[in-house]
Amino acid sequence: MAAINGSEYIKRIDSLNSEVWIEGEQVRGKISEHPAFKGIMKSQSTLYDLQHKKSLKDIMTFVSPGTGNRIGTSFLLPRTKTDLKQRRLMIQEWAKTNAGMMGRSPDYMNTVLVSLVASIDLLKERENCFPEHILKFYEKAREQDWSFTHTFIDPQVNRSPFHIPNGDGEIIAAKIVDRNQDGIVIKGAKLLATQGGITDEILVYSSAGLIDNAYSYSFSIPSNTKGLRFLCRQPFNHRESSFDSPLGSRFEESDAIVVFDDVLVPWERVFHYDNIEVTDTLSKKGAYTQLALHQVVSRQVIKVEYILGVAQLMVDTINTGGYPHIREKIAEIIVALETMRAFLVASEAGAAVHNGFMLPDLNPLRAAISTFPRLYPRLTEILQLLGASGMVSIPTEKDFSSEIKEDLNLFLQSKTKNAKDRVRLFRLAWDTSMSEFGSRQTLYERYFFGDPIRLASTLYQMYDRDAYVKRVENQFLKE
Ligand SMILES: Cc1cc2nc3c(=O)[nH]c(=O)nc-3n(C[C@H](O)[C@H](O)[C@H](O)COP(=O)(O)OP(=O)(O)OC[C@H]3O[C@@H](n4cnc5c(N)ncnc54)[C@H](O)[C@@H]3O)c2cc1C
Repeated sequence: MAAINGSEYIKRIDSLNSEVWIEGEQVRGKISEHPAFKGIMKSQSTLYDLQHKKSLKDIMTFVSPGTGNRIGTSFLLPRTKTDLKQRRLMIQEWAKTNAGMMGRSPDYMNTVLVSLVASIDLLKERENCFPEHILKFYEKAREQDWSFTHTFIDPQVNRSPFHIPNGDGEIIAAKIVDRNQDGIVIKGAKLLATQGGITDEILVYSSAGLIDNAYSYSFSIPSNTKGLRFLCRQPFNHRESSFDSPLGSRFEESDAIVVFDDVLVPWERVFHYDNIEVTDTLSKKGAYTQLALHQVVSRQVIKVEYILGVAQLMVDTINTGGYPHIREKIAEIIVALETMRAFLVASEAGAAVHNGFMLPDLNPLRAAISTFPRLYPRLTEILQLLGASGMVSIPTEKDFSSEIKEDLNLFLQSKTKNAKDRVRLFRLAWDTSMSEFGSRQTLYERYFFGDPIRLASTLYQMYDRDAYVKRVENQFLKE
């Protein structure tokens, strides 16, 4: 099978009939027609359609080494710097369709799968590890163009340092409760899974730092596996109208708690289990951080470009560009953009081959993921500061075709735009920085890759600074 198109994605997910719960009800019928999911699924299908755009063929697809079919670049195993560049161009082409608002466009998770393949040496000849399952699974996913969500965090019950996920009695954090001839059986919950319920598969793995083997595993199962439930939060798409809710109506991805009710994971889908050491090694030495962050930073660059565009349009619309502090704020966005670009360029320039895979330099990427959770909230704050009351003078599409439209047309006009176009722009700024959708975007950029505090701590532990310490000692601290 070649790279799929949008309608193939929709058809496939609809036919899964996965168990998805939202606002107290189970989704019945086609999930792509449910008000909470239809916007995002349409946007996701646009991404798959781009794989078939002739002018983008050499960016969005490559020739499968297995079948000769053209398949999605998000599955490309990077062997050279040219491969890394093609991956970046593909990621950014997809991100441009949604201003980088779709954190879980399929390239993110496909990159995670690619990183597992690039890490299989860490599983070879280790107890309860099946690197051959990863390879076989990857090839199948690549040829079928499967979509994924993932989950790796235990429920937020007690985060004190020496807390064991589950005490006596109830099982809360998902654990292995049985190992039998068919596979392993999982019971409990994990959170969160962004896009949970609207992907073909869910990849599940444990985080480092475990003390009990029962919590150590990695596997992938279809979203409609028996006993698997996705419990979604309330939707943040606000309104269906793309005038009223320009981002939420299209890019609201949903986040779900994932419940495993004695879920059987067949052996061929188990990548490792009952091996705490391997869980730690994968997390610390695997290719995940490099490759996933390369995808993340590529997307974030597009997001900052979008914010710069919105901000400049706001300034032009109400003609505030002459004020020094407004120029300073726009300059702050430009600095953010150039900083993120520089991290990305540096990561590719410093890329090197590890176990046969071309991996971007980790240091600039780690610096980027420590920077963006602080940058992004400031960028959305700048939009609020540029817009002031304009951020709440945002009547709806319905208002503009009602009896009050003459008032709106007169009082909401601006230097460069008629009232409706000006409100269209300010609603975009509001949905980026203030709406439920916009606030969740800020939380997402703060946390989706892990707690920024602990990410900074990892940077502290991993960054080699011996040479600088020695230089200071030798140059200034000796007689
Ligand atoms: C919008 C959104 C989407 C997400 N999507 C996904 C997804 O698709 N898949 C997935 O697996 N995960 C997802 N996540 C979860 C994400 O990985 C976690 O939010 C992140 O790892 C932080 O974990 P936590 O939320 O459990 O926070 P906690 O670990 O509970 O932290 C809460 C607070 O306590 C502090 N804290 C807790 N423990 C420590 C410690 N040991 N040392 C210092 N401080 C500590 C933190 O700094 C923080 O201030 C998503 C999160 C968000 C917000």
